[in-house]
Amino acid sequence: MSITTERKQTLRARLRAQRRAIDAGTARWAARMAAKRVMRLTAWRRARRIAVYLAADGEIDPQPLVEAAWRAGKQVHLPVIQPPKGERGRRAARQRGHLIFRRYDRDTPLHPGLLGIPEPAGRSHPACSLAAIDLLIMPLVGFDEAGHRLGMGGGFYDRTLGMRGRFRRPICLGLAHACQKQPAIPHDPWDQPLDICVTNLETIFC
Ligand SMILES: Nc1nc2c(c(=O)[nH]1)N(C=O)[C@@H](CNc1ccc(C(=O)N[C@@H](CCC(=O)O)C(=O)O)cc1)CN2
Ligand SMILES: Nc1ncnc2c1ncn2[C@@H]1O[C@H](COP(=O)(O)OP(=O)(O)OP(=O)(O)O)[C@@H](O)[C@H]1O
Repeated sequence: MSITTERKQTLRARLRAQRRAIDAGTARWAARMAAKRVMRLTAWRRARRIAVYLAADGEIDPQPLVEAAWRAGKQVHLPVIQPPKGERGRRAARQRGHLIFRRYDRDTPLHPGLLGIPEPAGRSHPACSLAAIDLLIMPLVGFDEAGHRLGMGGGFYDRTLGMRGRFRRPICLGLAHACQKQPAIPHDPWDQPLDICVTNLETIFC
């Protein structure tokens, strides 16, 4: 295992524990403050199709943004883990899977995805690729001002952004609790940078 991978793992464990320790009231307040900041951005106002996530493991909850997007008539999507072609199972998905996106409306049925996070059950809307997304609101474990992002370790967002070919890149916005900001995040060549990071306390253009 590389030294960067080891440093990422140590930092990931510490930040995940810190994130989970935030009490429910504080977390709800933080989610509202961060949502307000996002809604002031030009990138938000211009976006017709956004992707969010369903908060897990102490992640800051994008739900206030989802409600605002629905009210504003924006199309909301959620990531769905795709295992590599012709393979099934969590191991293959974890090592080489990527993300596609499915519409998330008020009445979309959800079911647990390959790694336990709920995903739209499909069929109601066709899945779309990253190319259809204007604003990608990304979960994260840690970030720094340079836009380096530490995720849960699946590499899903990195792989998905890395394989987009000639398609335009969506605006990548990391959503986080203020305590997830670090002086410097260890990074690898495949890490995809954030364009903007928004916390309950600040908006950072990377
Ligand atoms: N809310 C949310 N949704 C998301 C992501 C995310 O980081 N947050 N992802 C970003 O890529 C993808 C899922 N990535 C994941 C990566 C690792 C684990 C994970 O380690 N889960 C368990 C172990 C589960 C298992 O291996 O069966 C754990 O918490 O230890 C879960 C999801 C797509 N959806
Ligand atoms: N573009 C890519 N090509 C090949 N492998 C990749 C690519 N992107 C990520 N990976 C693999 O994914 C694994 C996890 O990467 P990393 O620890 O940076 O994930 P992460 O950014 O924390 O996770 P996520 O993006 O899911 O939130 C690495 O072991 C790496 O080999």
